[in-house]
Amino acid sequence: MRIEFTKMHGLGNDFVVLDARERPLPPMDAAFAAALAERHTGIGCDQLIVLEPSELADFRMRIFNADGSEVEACGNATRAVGLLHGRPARIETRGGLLRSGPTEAGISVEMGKPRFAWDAIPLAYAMDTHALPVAWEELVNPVAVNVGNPHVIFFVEDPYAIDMARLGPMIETDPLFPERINVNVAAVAGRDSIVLRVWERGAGLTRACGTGACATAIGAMRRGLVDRRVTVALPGGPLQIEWAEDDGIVMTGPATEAFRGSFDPADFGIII
Ligand SMILES: N[C@H](CCC[C@H](N)C(=O)O)C(=O)O
Repeated sequence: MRIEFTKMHGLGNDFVVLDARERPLPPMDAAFAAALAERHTGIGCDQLIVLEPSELADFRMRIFNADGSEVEACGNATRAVGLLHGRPARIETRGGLLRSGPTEAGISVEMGKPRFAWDAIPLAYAMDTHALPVAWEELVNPVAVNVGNPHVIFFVEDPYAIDMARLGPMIETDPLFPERINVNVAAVAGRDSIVLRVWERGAGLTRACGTGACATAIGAMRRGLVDRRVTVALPGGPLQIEWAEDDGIVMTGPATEAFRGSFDPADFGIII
């Protein structure tokens, strides 16, 4: 049996997309996802995305990180599946109901409302999420926000001077974060401009992180550092983030279909 896939990316954050909306796929589990994410297979991805029928929306999007963990949200993939759908879409995710639609500036996604309560991040104990009284070496007093998935944001002089390969996993897996955390280091470059790098929970350093851009923009807005509409410059390129008057977050940016193919699950040691 061969399974068809579409390889896509959002500013270099890449995905293998399996479409099970018309026909069922073998049961998706962490092992399947982690096997497919391996780069040496010639496919490889930061996240595996599975589209399934939904009772609540046009379709359901399941998100598996490269380590196999299934998570609530993925901003760049939401734009990618919006591109694949080819028209405005309501998308059911573990993090809530999202809307995506093509615009002249790329694919726009309504990412829902941010949550700031310590137990909504979640943190292991009560803290002021506006400025956590914690530090990991030179990374101090971050903001924490949940934008469907959990993020911690450190504002620094130069994000590219931070040793993310060492500090990223240390913070991602700290017991303060019972569901682990996505780690963002950002510099404010103007009232409408942020520079950002992200160590992603379950995927490591990626070229771009849509939910990281949303979380960082909201964190900076909460601190009064930027206006309610900003451009976030990630290593793979820019995203536009707006915190709308109704408290919803709107992210706009590109999505790209790279190629289509098929694979035999047995080639990945997946016995069906
Ligand atoms: N690593 C994230 C999921 C993917 C987020 C990122 N790829 C995006 O575009 O938002 C998490 O475990 O919550």
